Amino acid sequence: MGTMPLEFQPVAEAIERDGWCVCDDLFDPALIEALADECRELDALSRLKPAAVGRGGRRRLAAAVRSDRTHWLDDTFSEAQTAFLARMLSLRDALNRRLLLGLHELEAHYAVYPAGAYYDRHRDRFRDDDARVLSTVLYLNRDWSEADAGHLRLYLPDGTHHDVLPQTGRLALFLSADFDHEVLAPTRPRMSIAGWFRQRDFGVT
Ligand SMILES: O=C(O)CCC(=O)C(=O)O
Ligand SMILES: [Fe+2]
Repeated sequence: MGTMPLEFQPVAEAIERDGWCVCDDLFDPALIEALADECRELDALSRLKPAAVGRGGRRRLAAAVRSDRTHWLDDTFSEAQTAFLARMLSLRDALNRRLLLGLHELEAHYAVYPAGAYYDRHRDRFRDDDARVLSTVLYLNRDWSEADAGHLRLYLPDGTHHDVLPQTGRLALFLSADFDHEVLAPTRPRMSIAGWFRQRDFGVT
């Protein structure tokens, strides 16, 4: 057992205890700014596309369910994306050391929710694919206030919910199989990187 970087310890504890966690200050503010700039630039170049739901044969455009625009981090990684991924992978390693989640790959996309956009209540693990283990959302919105809305609403097992303000640098984490959640409509464009740590694909036969 190696030692865990101190800043990841409370994250691992919260996920072990509650299955979810919201943390600020895990990312360098300069990196958050660079990611926000890149997201804005890609969106200006129309590189973000109306989001889909489901996968494989079930994958379909879903304007009735969600109305965000997304861009997958899956081609050449920019400097900012590389730094983001490196940080996420050290978080992964720390979580794997403490929790038996078997986190392996990260799939991630930029998302922009224009004013009034939303994502209905849903769960992130697909019906036909249990690869997604831990959902992650990093918010990129400077000076976001309650009046800007656009909360992530996380439905808790005790029947209550917890609303997360998508404030810059904040990271929300929750077990993909266990938590219903939704995105409430913001009053101005809301930017994030949504990601999913997947377990190793053993090849279903
Ligand atoms: O942006 C958020 O707060 C959550 C997004 C989400 O639920 C998703 O992309 O599956
Ligand atoms: Fe989700």
